[in-house]
Amino acid sequence: MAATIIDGKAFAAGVRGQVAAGVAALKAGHGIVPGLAVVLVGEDPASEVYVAHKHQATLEVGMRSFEHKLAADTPEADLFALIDRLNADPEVHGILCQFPVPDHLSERRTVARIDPAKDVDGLSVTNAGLLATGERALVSCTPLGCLMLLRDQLGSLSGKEAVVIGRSNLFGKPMAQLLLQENCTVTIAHSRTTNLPEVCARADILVAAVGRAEMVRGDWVKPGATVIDVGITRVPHPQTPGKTRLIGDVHFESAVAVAGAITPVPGGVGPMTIACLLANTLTACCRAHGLPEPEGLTV
Ligand SMILES: Nc1nc(=O)c2c([nH]1)NC[C@@H]1CN(c3ccc(C(=O)N[C@@H](CCC(=O)O)C(=O)O)cc3)C=[N+]21
Repeated sequence: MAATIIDGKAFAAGVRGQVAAGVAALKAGHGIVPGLAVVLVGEDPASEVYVAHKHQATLEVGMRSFEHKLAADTPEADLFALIDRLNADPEVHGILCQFPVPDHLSERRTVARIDPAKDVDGLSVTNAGLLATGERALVSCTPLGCLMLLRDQLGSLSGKEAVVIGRSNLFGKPMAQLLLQENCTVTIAHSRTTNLPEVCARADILVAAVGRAEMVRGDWVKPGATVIDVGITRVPHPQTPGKTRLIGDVHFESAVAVAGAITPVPGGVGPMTIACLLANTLTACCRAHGLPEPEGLTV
């Protein structure tokens, strides 16, 4: 039986609709407009595209969008001065500094400067710790999006074998924490894991965030498993010179023949990341004002 192809784009549109409804209710009931500030340091073309996407999506749900583009050689002190201003600005409920940052800056130090209550990327030590201890956190957008897709696909995740390939603070670790919270048996695999194909083959839920295009093959996938592909590698388009296309960490053609359900790239996890960024901004805004949080947008 052919696998279900999980339509992340459609699901993300639904989440954005829920966020828009929440924003409208805040405006009507309390005169509050959630605001998201995105900071971009340098001129990386891929980052420019993402940031433009985020700006557009933020406006579409009725939020304020504050874009701050800084020169590539911006000293850390200037970046921190901006973050301090955004931390203090009551119109800003979420702050995201686009990664990667130029070499002279540190992602860790930058995230640490952001008020955890406005850390809509969920990357601060405070939010990572809150998630790990099962307390109310802001959860990193991509893992949150993956969890929403998994719950939609599978209902209860309780008792399932989940394998997450990748151990980054941005994705692998928070993904594993979320799956653990859902009562999965969680394995975190990584570049030093021995017998990776064997480890993957026992997964009911296989989440691939290795950062290597098409590394996970169909014969690593347990028949009927749900496969979530977090990889986004941009490669030159095979037919059209000058254009690029995105490929995932999973070899789609071979995996789709074995899996029960699978996310495509593009159109799978990627759109959920932006939808969850908006959801987190709404959540942060509600918390800042002591108002109830919209249901279904948080864990
Ligand atoms: N502080 C920070 N937080 C991030 O969350 C963050 C970041 N920095 N730096 C870069 C990565 C990457 N990322 C993506 C967001 C949306 C898509 C997305 O919408 N992808 C579409 C396709 C887009 C296209 O075709 O280019 C899809 O997969 O269907 C992909 C990747 C967020 N990131």
